[in-house]
Amino acid sequence: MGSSPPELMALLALGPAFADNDLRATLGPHLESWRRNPRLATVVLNGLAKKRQPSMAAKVLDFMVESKVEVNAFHYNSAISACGKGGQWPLALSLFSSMPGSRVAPDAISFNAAISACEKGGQWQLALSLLSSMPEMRPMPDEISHNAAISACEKGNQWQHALAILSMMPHARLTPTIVSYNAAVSACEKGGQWPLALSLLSSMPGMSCIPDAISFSAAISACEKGGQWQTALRILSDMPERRATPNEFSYSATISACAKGGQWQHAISLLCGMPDMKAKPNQISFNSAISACEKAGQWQHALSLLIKMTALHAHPDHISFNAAISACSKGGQWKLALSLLSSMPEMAARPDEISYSAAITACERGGQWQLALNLLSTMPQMRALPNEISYTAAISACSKGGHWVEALRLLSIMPTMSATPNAISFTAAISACERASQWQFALRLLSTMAEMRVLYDEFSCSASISACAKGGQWQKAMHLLSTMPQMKVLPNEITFCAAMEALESGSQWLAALTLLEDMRAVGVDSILARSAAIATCSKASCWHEALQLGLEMRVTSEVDLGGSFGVLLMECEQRSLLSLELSTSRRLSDAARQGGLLLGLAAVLDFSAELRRGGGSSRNAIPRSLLEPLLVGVACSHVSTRSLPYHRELALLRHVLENAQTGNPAAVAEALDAFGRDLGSSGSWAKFAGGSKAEALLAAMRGGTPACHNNNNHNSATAGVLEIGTYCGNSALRLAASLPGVRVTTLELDPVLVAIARTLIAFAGLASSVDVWTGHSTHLIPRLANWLAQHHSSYFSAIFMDRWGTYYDEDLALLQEHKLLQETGGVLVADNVLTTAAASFLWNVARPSATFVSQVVAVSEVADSSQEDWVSVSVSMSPTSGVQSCADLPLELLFCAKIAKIPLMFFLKNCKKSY
Ligand SMILES: C[S@@+](CC[C@H](N)C(=O)[O-])C[C@H]1O[C@@H](n2cnc3c(N)ncnc32)[C@H](O)[C@@H]1O
Repeated sequence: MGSSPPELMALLALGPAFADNDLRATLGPHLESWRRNPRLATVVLNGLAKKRQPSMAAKVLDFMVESKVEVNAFHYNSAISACGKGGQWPLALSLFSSMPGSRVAPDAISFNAAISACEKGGQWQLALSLLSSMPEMRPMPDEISHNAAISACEKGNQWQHALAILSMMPHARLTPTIVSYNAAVSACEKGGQWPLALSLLSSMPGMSCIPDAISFSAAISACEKGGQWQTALRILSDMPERRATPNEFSYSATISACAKGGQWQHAISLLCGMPDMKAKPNQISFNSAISACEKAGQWQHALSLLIKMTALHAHPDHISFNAAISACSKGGQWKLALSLLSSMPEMAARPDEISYSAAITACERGGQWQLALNLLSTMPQMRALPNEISYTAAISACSKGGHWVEALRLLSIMPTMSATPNAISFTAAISACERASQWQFALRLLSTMAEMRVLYDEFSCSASISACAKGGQWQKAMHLLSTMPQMKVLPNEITFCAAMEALESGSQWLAALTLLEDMRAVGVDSILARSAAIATCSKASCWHEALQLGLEMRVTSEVDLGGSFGVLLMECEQRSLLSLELSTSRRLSDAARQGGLLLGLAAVLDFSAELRRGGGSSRNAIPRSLLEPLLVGVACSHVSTRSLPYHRELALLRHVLENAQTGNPAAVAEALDAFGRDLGSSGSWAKFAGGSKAEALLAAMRGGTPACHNNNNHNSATAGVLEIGTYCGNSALRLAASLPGVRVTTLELDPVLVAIARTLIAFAGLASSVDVWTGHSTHLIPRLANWLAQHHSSYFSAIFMDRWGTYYDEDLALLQEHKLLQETGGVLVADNVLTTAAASFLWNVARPSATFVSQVVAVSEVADSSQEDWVSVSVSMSPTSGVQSCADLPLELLFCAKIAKIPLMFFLKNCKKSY
């Protein structure tokens, strides 16, 4: 400011809201000297341009004209430039167009200043028209005019015009400069034309223009936008060789390219390498690297970058936090996501709707629907307006939490909160209805979508078809599927699988086969749909068709073996098709040998098949010729591939084979418990009933008098005890060992687990007491009824329900329909009932009008003694015998287990909402 003329300082002191009179009063005393020396006025106008004072510059010009002070092109040019710099392109153009009226001919600088003002104001068309009008107004456009016009095109996303102007320059005998090229490369970048950007970059040296860091950074950005992370990396690494030093822009663009390409390791290593190249990582480079980690679900790295950023004073902003919250959400770290959200204000980063939406999504993923709703409701007071993403995430959270009514409420209030529900919001709400078996509401939502002109997509249709499947509405599901092409939505694998499920629920085997054909015709092949078709045929007693479909099935680690091979083996076992059973089992062991399953399973599957070939359960001692290949096969297979299915079960079997003696059930049980405890200490959990849980189970199951269970007594009507959910055979073998002479029948849908269980049971020397049936309980329970009749038995005296997911209701209904449990004094034990999923089952066995007397027993998990779980024990009573007392519960229970801390009825009351 030292050398600024006093009138400039006085003008600036008036401030932006100056009054005309003050301006006149300030300038009045200087006009005479300006008249004598017009350059003095130019200095003042240039000063105003520098200080971005467009209105004041224009007023000064007006005052000069009015006061008859000579106004020349320099004065106009400075004032137009002030307008360009101050973002006043209309004022710039108005001054420019007033020049002829003041008898001042615009020169090239006037044009350039006006084009530049248009460029800065995003007016690319005006910039081009000024450029094209130059020759007729005489000043010939120079490099600066062209460069300003290219820049205007770049800003206006007009890469074709930018390139056209660049190519015109040599015709006008002008050499494009680095500025021209950089603007053109940038224009290509913005227009998504990465190959053109690269070709411009490589043509620069041929035009005697050496690319600088800006040219390279723009080309890297073009690669980033085009998803070309490898090329971006190559350009960055070539820069030093081509005499350009990468700066923070080049690095940030490359990191961003890596983020987009899912290359989080490259992103981090680039960020870490920046200081070596004297480029200081800034907010943008950190944000790009955090975003790379977020995309790859690397939440730990995202957090450590956020911390590093703070330490390096790169000041995390809301973008940094949003990416980190999202990373935590993807990594299942909802608590961390919430803590990041709450720490934003103290780091001077204001949470916006993206931060909240990411945190709500984290809660959704973590099953925290209440927290998701809390966040949604606090958004307005934090000045973050919930948008469709926030609402949709909250609807999804409610859906996952089983709160379909709340999900529908949120959807319905969205329009009133200025958030328009989109197809994703509707799909989330339809899924909520599907989960709650509310197919009518799901279909209603679908028609609301149409009313609100929200276009259907494959997800909304699939969710609706799924809802129909769950509700047993196969016709409606098929109708929806058939109308999809009219709605211009192509069914995908998920849609077909949902439709197949619907057909399975309706046992529509013919339609299922046709659907498979339709899928093939449109090139969709789905293992899941094929498995469902197999199950449908089996359910409809079309076992030939089921077996035929099974022959075409390949075994890979993705195949749901229970739904496909389990059904095939069930059909073979049920129909005594031994050779087909053995060849099917052989296909599984071949797959294990070829790497489709863990190798050690081949030995187990072969061993189990040999047991079946030899009559299965007829003998207890295992011949050496069978045992040795098993021991060798299992011992050789080191279960290192943790991601492969059955690794834990194979490790369990290996532990038992190595630590227990054959024919010794107590040693096998002890080895199983030890394995479970080891799992617990490594932070994992065991999926079988061991330790105190096993004791409670055995005490309860022994509850009926031994004579009741004993089916060696030919006069007895009992077939022994039944278990639903064998897993590796742990509880079945414990039951057989503790109930001598009692037959144990156990059901398992997964054929590999069946083979493991048969192996373990045979190893314990109990093969003659335990029958492992392959198949789904809902398929097998009706068949068990026929089997009982053929074996002159009427019922089981005790039943242990231990299938996953605690879907005990459907099994209980079938057991009651087929009268499979002894009518009076039959013991029904159910594991894992400390979950709201079991509430409806508990209600059925414990409500006042139930035909059971029930109690819940608190037990601890074998892998973690601090982890409480509940087992329910119910004893059946004849509907005619009236209310019974708790004394009817197995007495032994009182000695080995504690009655649950919370009374059963209290638990039921609290779970009431969910059934
Ligand atoms: C918790 S594990 C059983 C543990 C076993 N009772 C024990 O304590 O050793 C549950 C088993 O049930 C099986 N399963 C799940 N649903 C089933 C169904 N509907 N029919 C038969 N088995 C089922 C699973 O494959 C799994 O192996």
